[in-house]
Amino acid sequence: MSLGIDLAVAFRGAVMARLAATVEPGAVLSVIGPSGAGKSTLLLAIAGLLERPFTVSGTVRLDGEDLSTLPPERRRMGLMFQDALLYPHMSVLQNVLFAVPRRDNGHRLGRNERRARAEANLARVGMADAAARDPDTLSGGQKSRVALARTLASAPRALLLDEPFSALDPALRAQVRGIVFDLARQDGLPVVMVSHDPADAEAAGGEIVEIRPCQQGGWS
Ligand SMILES: Nc1ncnc2c1ncn2[C@@H]1O[C@H](COP(=O)(O)OP(=O)(O)OP(=O)(O)O)[C@@H](O)[C@H]1O
Repeated sequence: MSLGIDLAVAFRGAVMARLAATVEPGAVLSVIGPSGAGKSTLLLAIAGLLERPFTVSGTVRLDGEDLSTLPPERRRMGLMFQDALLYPHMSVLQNVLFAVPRRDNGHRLGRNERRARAEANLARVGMADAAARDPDTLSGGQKSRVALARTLASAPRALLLDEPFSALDPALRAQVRGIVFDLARQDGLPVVMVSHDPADAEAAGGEIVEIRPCQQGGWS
């Protein structure tokens, strides 16, 4: 799937951020820029999650199909944030299983099939042995890997990453980042990554776009 983005986001009618880029399957578009420039807002716009007082114009295309009128759940974008946002009352496996869709290409997935998908994705991130653990007992890097397994298990068509590695120390950051990029490549998923760390963009090896505020003095 290639992801074509040509978007402008307005805040109370005034355009605050724009992004135009094409991301090929497995490639990473790095989005950088000053704090408050609108990077996170643009990611939410791609996912279809921006609400009033923001308005979004333009298109988001996956292999040419325009998603811009679809609700978020039908766009099927895999989002990852700095916080792994795991449910504390569920085991690691249950967290991943929760994300596995109930249907695939019109065919209903049974309980065992869904569980197998969750386990396979935990194995891909090297966390199969932690299936029964409580998320609160995991390290930061392990939580990030489970969050990645959960995102991949949701059968996304692209990945949108908002500072997903910034809570990790540099060595761990490089490790988790490597896993994310490798698996995105394996699955042919285009990736849009917002990051403050030049090392992230360098490791991504793809196009780098700098977002600049369209107005001076903030938006509120
Ligand atoms: N719900 C909201 N209502 C009003 N203003 C908002 C809202 N959400 C974000 N903003 C404003 O929109 C602008 C862009 O915010 P955004 O979080 O997209 O920036 P960013 O580039 O991701 O910044 P950072 O690098 O600090 O995370 C900021 O000025 C912010 O204050």
